[in-house]
Amino acid sequence: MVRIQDLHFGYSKRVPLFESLNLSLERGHIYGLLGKNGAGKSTLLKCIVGLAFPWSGACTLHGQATALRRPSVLADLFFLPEEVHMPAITGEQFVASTAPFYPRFDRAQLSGYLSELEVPAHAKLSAMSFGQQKKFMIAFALAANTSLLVMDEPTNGLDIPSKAQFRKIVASALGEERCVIISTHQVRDLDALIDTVVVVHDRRIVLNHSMDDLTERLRFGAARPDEAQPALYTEASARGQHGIWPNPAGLPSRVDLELLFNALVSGNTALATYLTQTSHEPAF
Ligand SMILES: Nc1ncnc2c1ncn2[C@@H]1O[C@H](COP(=O)(O)OP(=O)(O)OP(=O)(O)O)[C@@H](O)[C@H]1O
Repeated sequence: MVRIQDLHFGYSKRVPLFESLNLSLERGHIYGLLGKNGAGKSTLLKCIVGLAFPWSGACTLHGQATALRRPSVLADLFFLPEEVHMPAITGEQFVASTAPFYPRFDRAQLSGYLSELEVPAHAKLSAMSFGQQKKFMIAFALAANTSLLVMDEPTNGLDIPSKAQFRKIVASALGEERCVIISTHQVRDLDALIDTVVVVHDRRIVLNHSMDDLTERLRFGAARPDEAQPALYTEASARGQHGIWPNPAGLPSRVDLELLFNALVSGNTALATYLTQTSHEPAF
């Protein structure tokens, strides 16, 4: 559904941010995009939605380059940036002026999401707190019912109950036809929500794997007394040495996204090599 082909992009000609970056994202999935500060997560999202223009290569939605900004393509994608700047109008006025751009926008859904997230119904948007503004926009983004929904750090500024509500309503809003991409540093907020992990590092995508595949092929946790294979990555923690091991016996363990991320950006290549050599997922 979303294809990034041989993307080259940078803000300055001397400093490329992405070189020959390739990525395919399919409908029916919630992707978590992870990367260190400055790795280019927000920029990659902007390239995907047609707000940053590739030097070469292309980002397409349904086969159409988003950088061309055709109305039919823009009507089928919604981008929620990390910072929201709300106008001095009510939510109802915002809906009246903005919803017509989204043919499948559903007012009843919006009301439901707003009441679940406890957003005041009649206040001026500019007078709301940052967290309330963010929740209003999350509700609007979901109610737009676009095929592609891209959210940059959506849980920043949300209180603890709202983070749980966010996970619940995003999970309920995902259908077979929809692709959701969420960038985050708050991996614990989202590891129960995302089904595929994408990591951007050193100008390229270093991981694009489903959580199911990672669970099947890797074991996360402490070393076992009968561990037959060397660790792919280990880290000292308050509870002792923790790590990532090959999982040929298919032992159940929960994917530890922090450990996975640290392993991938540590410069240690054992994990990436193991995943590539044993991959039965399509190459990205
Ligand atoms: N408008 C811009 N003009 C010039 N450089 C920019 C611009 N926006 C971002 N950059 C630079 O591009 C690089 C990637 O920035 P980006 O915001 O995409 O990273 P990020 O992974 O989202 O970071 P963070 O996790 O800190 O939000 C950084 O070095 C940043 O300084």
